[in-house]
Amino acid sequence: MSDFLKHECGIAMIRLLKPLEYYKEKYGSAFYGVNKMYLMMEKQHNRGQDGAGFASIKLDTKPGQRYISRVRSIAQQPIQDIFGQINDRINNELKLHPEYLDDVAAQKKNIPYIGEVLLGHVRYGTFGKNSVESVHPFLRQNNWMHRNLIMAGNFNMTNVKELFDNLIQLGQHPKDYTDTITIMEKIGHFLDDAVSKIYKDLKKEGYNKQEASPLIAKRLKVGKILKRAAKNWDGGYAMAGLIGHGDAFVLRDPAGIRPAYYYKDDEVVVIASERPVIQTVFNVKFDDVKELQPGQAIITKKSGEVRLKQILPPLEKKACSFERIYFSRGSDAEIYKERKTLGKLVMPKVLEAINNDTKNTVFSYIPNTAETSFLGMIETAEKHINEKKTEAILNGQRSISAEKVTEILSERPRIEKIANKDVKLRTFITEDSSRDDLVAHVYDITYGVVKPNDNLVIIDDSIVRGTTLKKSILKMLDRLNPKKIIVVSSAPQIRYPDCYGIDMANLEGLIAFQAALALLKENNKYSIVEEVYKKCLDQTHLEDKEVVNFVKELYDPFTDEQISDKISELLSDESINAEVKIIFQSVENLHKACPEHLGDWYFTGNYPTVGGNRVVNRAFINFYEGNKERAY
Ligand SMILES: NC(=O)CC[C@H](N)C(=O)O
Repeated sequence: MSDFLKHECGIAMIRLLKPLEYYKEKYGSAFYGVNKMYLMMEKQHNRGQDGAGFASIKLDTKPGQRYISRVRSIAQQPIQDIFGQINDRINNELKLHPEYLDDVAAQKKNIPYIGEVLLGHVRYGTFGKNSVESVHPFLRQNNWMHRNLIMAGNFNMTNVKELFDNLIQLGQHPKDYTDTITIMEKIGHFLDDAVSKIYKDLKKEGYNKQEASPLIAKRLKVGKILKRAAKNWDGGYAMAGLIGHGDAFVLRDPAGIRPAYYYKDDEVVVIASERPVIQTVFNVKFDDVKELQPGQAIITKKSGEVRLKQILPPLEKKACSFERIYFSRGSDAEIYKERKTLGKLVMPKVLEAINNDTKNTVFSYIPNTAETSFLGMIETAEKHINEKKTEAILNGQRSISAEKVTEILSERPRIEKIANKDVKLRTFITEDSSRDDLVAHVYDITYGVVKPNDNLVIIDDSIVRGTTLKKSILKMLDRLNPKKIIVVSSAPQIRYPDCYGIDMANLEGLIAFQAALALLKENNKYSIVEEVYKKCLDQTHLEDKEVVNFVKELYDPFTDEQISDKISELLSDESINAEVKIIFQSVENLHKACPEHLGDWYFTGNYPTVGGNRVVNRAFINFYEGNKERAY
């Protein structure tokens, strides 16, 4: 990905089902859970580098003993920072008290972080600030064990404001306006309610307060609480939570927008945002790791009983295809295959653009996420070249010489590593920075492999704003003097804002949107812009479910090809000598490559929840009025 995008968060949850002694015995350490959590977070670092956090709960502690620990960080390397702190603390305690070394009970009693229920989170902020207070897990504390709530999530709601106002209507006074607190307090409200109700029942049954406590934990119906709390959430989410006494849950949104996977055996229950994380960290097979279904929650009671519960009626499944194209790690068996297929499917258009002249074409890619689709592209190139070879040999019939055959067979696709990423520079340039000359140096180039009359084909996973392409990559590639530069996007054109976790919240930043505007102007159709604005304004008072995405009308008059060509034009200025062509994947091919992840609203404008149409409506109004505010 050459555009800098902030996107997902990663969640990781572990519940140890056996007593800690068991892990000490079998794996040599009662810190088994902490160690596994470190690995799970490290293997999901791609999902969030703004901050990281960890929380754990010890089961069955005595009153007066600490049973919740948490640590959060926004340091440069936040995961290392928190586990550095955790390790220092553990090692210090063990140094001071060597007698704890083989005494698991003493370790549990005296050393923080060690526990049976663990929650980890890596964050890319999509809401609010980047301060340490915004880093998950969030804590809602109470003197009653069952009213303590710890939450972390990979989520973005389109209606946070409404949910926040609901809390106020309930008489609450949230301490901050953040989406995570809003969600947590919403669950917290129904948790409190459930606890009081159960206590009332128990009192009627003759139990005193102290006797009631463990029974509340037993009777608490987490599924019911989630059902009441999540009723009005509109967004994409995988929300993870722990309740003080030890119940734990993860709830996935009803359209399955955000991912969640789980694994269970008799030692552990594990949940994570990505499948291969669980596979490698627990050394289990692909099929052993299951996907949490849309609207479903996985609930682990303190007793260790695990249940899957349908919390919300599922909507049509629209799992985010960007997870497959770009966010998630490509080491997942399915994702790897899908990325390769994306490369294969876009290749016919590339061959057409180079007039099948593979001899004079260099193929390359933007590191690192486009590497796999590049491999797919090359497989198709090889197939094409082999067909040419067969034809050439057959055409020569019997008269063809051995030298000629060797010459024919020697043609291979010319693969080179042209662009090299300077990772340190990339992390230094944050957000929508306009420091152009820094951006220009994020990639280094390889000289000496492209001949002046070559075509240069370079694949990227997607093009959002196109800033890095324009400011850096195209200029740099042009220095190699190719005849033609073809930039291939393994994803379709990004035409609409996202509101479920990717920071593409305004329309005017999208290069496809700019292309449509330019085409409307050129074709004297700019009046459509005004008409769409009026239609959008007319919808502002409607309920979400009645809102229509009229922004589609801006793209309607043009073919995909016209938009692509206009994007090529917008991204290449006069200083570029080579002819520039940008080729995008078609939406149809994307679905062919990723049949289980049909979420495509950023490409098609078909939003999976009703809130999405409200967001795009607002985004357009904001654009038209020159308002820089977020659309939700
Ligand atoms: N990327 C995410 O899932 C972000 C979670 C949450 N919206 C936050 O900003 O902290």
